[in-house]
Amino acid sequence: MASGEEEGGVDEKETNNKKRTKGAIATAWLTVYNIAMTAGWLVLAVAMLRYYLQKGSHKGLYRNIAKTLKFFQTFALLEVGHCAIGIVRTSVIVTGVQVCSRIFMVWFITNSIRQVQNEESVILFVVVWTVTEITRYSFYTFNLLNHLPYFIKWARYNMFIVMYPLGVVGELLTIHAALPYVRRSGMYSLRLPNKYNVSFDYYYFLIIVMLSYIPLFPQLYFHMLRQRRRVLHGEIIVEKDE
Ligand SMILES: CCCCCCCCCCCCC/C=C/C(=O)SCCNC(=O)CCNC(=O)[C@H](O)C(C)(C)COP(=O)(O)OP(=O)(O)OC[C@H]1O[C@@H](n2cnc3c(N)ncnc32)[C@H](O)[C@@H]1OP(=O)(O)O
Repeated sequence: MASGEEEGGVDEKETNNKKRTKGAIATAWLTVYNIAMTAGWLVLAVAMLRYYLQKGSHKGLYRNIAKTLKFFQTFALLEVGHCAIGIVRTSVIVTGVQVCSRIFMVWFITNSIRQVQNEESVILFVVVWTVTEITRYSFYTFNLLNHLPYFIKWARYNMFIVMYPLGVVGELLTIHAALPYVRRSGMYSLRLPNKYNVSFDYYYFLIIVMLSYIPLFPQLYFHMLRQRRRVLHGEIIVEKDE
């Protein structure tokens, strides 16, 4: 099949120039974004390590890092936008599920239910997220700069095999630990009768969220396994949802 450049029309040259300009702006933005995110998660890693070395306990660690975690995890919403406008070749759905589930954990579980903040499971998922994101964002940064060390590429496409299930275990145990407090307090729930004539029970909603990991997590995990085969072993993969 002949490429656009081989045909060499004036219109096509202009289109290619436009693509290059858009590409340069997008690349510059993504580089800045990825550097900022790598730095943010590195700050979190250092803060967690310092806290643990000073106090010798994980109690109070979450409160200590909560603001930074909320800021950088919420900022990751931009990634859904990156996919939607097409500056990264990733599925909006896959990225959306990943980012929204994290934001949900941060804002609607650990931030809202203080009683779970000292659970070991919170530390588990926060540490797993931190290690994963430092690797992921440095991978994107070095890749964009065309200077990608093999060990970062290797780490990006191998660590998730263990990290993903560990993160999910941490998240599910945390939601499970939150259930009694949610039931007792009736938080975020709407009981009948009320003027809207609608009822909502956050307790049962959380159970549905936990159950939704069963169909959704394997899809994210298999997506990453496909990415791994494509990047590390050069396999050509056709994604269904893109
Ligand atoms: C209302 C509440 C709803 C709750 C619902 C609950 C259900 C939840 C179920 C599942 C829950 C999961 C919980 C998650 C826990 C954890 O995170 S645990 C920690 C371990 N986690 C991971 O390992 C995360 C792995 N996931 C990811 O990496 C991504 O988030 C991803 C979207 C799932 C997959 O990434 P993807 O982008 O598709 O793959 P890549 O190979 O990295 O990239 C593809 C191409 O896109 C380019 N790209 C992507 N982003 C960028 C960027 N920021 N900058 C530059 N480039 C980027 C990348 O370079 C690739 O480009 P090409 O090589 O040209 O293809």
